Amino acid sequence: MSRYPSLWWEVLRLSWRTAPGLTAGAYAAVAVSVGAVAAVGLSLRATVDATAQGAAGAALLGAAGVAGAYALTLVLQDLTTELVGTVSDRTGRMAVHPRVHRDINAVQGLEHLERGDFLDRVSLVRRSTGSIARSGWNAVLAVASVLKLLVTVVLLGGVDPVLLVLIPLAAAPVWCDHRGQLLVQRAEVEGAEAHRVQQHLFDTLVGAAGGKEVRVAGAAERLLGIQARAWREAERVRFRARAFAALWTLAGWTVFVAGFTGGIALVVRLAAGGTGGVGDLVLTVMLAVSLRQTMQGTVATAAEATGMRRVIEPYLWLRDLVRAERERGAADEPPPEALSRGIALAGVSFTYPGTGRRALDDVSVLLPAGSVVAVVGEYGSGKTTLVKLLLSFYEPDSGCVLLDGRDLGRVRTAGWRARTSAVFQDFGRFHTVFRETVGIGDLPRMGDGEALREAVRAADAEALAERLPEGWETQLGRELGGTELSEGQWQRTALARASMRGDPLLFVLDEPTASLDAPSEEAIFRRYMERARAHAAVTGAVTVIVSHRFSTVAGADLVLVMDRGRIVESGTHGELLALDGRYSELYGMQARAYAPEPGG
Ligand SMILES: Nc1ncnc2c1ncn2[C@@H]1O[C@H](COP(=O)(O)OP(=O)(O)OP(=O)(O)O)[C@@H](O)[C@H]1O
Repeated sequence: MSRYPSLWWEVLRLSWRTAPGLTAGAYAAVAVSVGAVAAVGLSLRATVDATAQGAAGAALLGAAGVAGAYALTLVLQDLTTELVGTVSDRTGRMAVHPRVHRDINAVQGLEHLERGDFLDRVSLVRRSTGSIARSGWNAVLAVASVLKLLVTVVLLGGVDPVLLVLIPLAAAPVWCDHRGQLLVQRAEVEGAEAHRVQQHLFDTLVGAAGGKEVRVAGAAERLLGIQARAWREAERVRFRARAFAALWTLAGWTVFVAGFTGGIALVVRLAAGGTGGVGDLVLTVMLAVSLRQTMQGTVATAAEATGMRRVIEPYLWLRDLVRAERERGAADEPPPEALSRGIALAGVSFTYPGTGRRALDDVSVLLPAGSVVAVVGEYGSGKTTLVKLLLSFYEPDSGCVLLDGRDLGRVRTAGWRARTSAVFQDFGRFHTVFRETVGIGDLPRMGDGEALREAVRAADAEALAERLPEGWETQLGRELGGTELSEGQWQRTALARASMRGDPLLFVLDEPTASLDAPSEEAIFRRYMERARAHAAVTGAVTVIVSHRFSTVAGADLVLVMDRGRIVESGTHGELLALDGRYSELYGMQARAYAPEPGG
């Protein structure tokens, strides 16, 4: 709970920075509304007493005071709601939202993006940045409510101290409401996964990629059915929690109303017995009504604050995780300038979170400096996982990756990444202008025309750039009103992007040509082999090529054959053929599959 005040303080500072005028207005409205409560009560008593004493002028002045102060409370109520709502919304969108995104991207690895519990919380927090910003304002409103209560207590105690018993009784609805909101909060977390499932199915159904297959397969009805079930489940959990919360609220208010009725009866008896003046009686009735209103406001604020915990808790959890990840990745050694021995894996094992099976199982191998290493193997054998560990996306569960004998875990991740280049089979499609979609592969050289041309040449994408309607300045992506590219063309942009860095120590090509035709693939591989040799001569760079096609990897210096997370064979193409093992068998199968038909 102690983390809450620091969060409130933080969002209030953000409010001030984002909208200083509105923030100052909201503070002023809250402050004046506290004073207005006392002003209404006191001027009412003065009016009644002046009337009883026949002082017409004073009574009139008092009445004007009552009217003015009361009007002020009404106006301020709406004004405060409006101002606080606007400030919170603006702060949420303009300050908290970008901060959440920055936090998510500050984590260098990928592991968190594959964790269900992380994604659940991220989706909840992203939708609720306004509530996070409002939590600070809620604290301000709660303080104002307490001050109003204090004013009421002082005035009530002045009439008869027995009336102070109304105060603890009025706390009952707050406590009961809190209990109910805890139930709602738990239900939200419980139902988050079902929500994510239905959102994913919705995206699949309406997305162009998944939508095509769904239509061909005629699976829309079935997926809609699954989506509806996921939705129903989430709503069932939520509804039940809300129903119980409503019962708690009802119980709390019943206690308060009973106490309130008793209090009023007591004051009426005192007045009938002649103990109090007429002004006191009126003041008491007015204060009782005001107490109820203030309490109601307090309950609403408290209920909202408790409700906000369902967002605040995941947000704080997220920030703790980001902080822990940052500390874990706080290695500060720079990467080597060049490699002389190479990159080694020493007894590396890795299991994806939430899975019971090792994706890499005790892998030890040296990728010699300056070499081109091909990684082959069947689907799911661990090839991509291996390169992801080389790129520091994950940390090994055991063993380590060594750069010239130095543990990669001690090297600053951002520094290492700056010396790597990679293109993945699930490459990114950046919907920006062509020049940028290539240039972001090496931000410092984004404006370097020669580097851009060289990268585009390496990816054999010159013809693509020429054919675009506005050449290098063409906006890509249909969603943004730009030119849509074919799968192979997008893949070429990814290849060009990965070719931007001039001095990588590690260059990863993970199935980089899966969407290209055979001649293009052949040409690109030849070019990247040359490029690998050029990098190798300067920095001792290691190039790792992951491929299913054996013909493309025959020119590699070292071929690693993977099977179920292990390297089962390694050597040159010739050595592996001579070994007559797994590689030779797979190579033979592919060669036969692509061999021309006899007589064809
Ligand atoms: N993000 C992930 N979360 C959980 N398990 C994963 C994840 N990525 C891969 N795996 C599992 O790890 C194993 C190795 O996967 P990996 O992607 O490394 O194989 P691969 O050899 O590259 O396959 P492919 O040739 O199909 O790309 C597989 O069993 C796969 O199911």
